[in-house]
Amino acid sequence: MPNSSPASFATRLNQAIADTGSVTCVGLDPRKASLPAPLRDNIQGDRPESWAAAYTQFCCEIIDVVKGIVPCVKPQAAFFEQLGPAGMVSLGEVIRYASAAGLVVITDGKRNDIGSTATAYADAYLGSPTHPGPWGSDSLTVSPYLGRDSIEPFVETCDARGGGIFVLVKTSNPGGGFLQDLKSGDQTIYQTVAGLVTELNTERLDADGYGPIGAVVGATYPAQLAELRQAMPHSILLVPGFGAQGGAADDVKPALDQNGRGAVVNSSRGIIFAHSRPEFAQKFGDANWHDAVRAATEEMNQQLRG
Ligand SMILES: O=c1ccn([C@@H]2O[C@H](COP(=O)(O)O)[C@@H](O)[C@H]2O)c(=O)[nH]1
Repeated sequence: MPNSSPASFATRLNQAIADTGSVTCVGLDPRKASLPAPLRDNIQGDRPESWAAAYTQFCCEIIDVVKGIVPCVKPQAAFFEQLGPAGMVSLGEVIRYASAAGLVVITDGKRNDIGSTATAYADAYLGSPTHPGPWGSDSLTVSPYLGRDSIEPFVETCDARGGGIFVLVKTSNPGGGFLQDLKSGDQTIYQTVAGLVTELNTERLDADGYGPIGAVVGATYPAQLAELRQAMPHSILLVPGFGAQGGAADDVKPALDQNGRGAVVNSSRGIIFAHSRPEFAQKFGDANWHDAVRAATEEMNQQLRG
C-alpha cells in the first residue's frame, strides 16, 4: 500500500470537470437488445460469455470516444450482473479501462448493508488511482436506508483511500416519493438524509469546500434539486434522469455551483444508444454508432454549458 496521502475524491472530480469543461457523466448501461448491429451480429448463440465480451467492447469503445470530453463515467452494475459471472468480469474490465483512460469512475450499485457488511462493499468499490480498491472504482452509489452506522464504514474508506460515495437522497423515479417525501417530524425523509450527508462531510472538506460524500438527486425533480443544492453545499451532486427520463438542461442547472462545478449530470441511453434516437438514426445509424455517441455527448455538453 502506498504511503502518500490520497487526493480527495471531490478534488479529483471537480478537477476533471474543470479540465474537460464538462459536467456530463456518461452512463454505461449496456443492454442486449439495444447494442448496435455490428456488435450484436458478432454474437454466437446466447452464451453469457459472448454477450459479456460484446459489453466490454461496446463500453471500452464508448470510453475511447468520450475520454477527454467528459469528466466521468457511471457503469450500471445491474446490466453486467444480469449476465452472471461473465458480466462481472466485464464490469471489472470496463472500470479498469475507464480509469486508465483518465476518467473518474462512479460505480452505480446502490449498495449497503449493516455496518460490518458495508465495510466489505466499501473495501470492494472505493479508492483512487494512488490507493485503488479491488474493483479499481473511484466511487459507489449507496443506499441510506440502513441508517447512519451503515454509511460510516464507507466514509472511513473514503478517508483512507480518497474514494467517494453518492448517497441516494432524492431519486429520479416517479415512485421515489413513496418513502423519500414522507414526513418525519418537521422534515421529509430526503431532507433528513441530506442533513446526515452534510454533517458527515463537514469535517472532511477540501480547499474548494467539497467533501467525499456526494448525493444522488434526480433531474426529474428540479424544485427539490435547487433546494438540495442549498441543503448540501459540500456535496457533489450526481444528477440522473437527464434525457431519456425527461430531465432537461434548465432543470439541472441549479445543481451547479457558482463556478459551474459541484455536480455531474448523467445520461445513459441518450448517449450510448444515440444511434437509434430519431434525430440521430438517419444521420448515423448502427454502422456509425461511435459518431452518434460523440455527437450526443457534444450536444449534451453544449446544452449544459449554455
Ligand atoms: O435516482 C436514480 C438513480 C440512478 N439512476 C440510474 O441512472 C441511469 C439512468 O439511465 P438513463 O438511460 O439516462 O435514464 C440508470 O443506470 C439508472 O439506474 C437513475 O436513473 N435514477
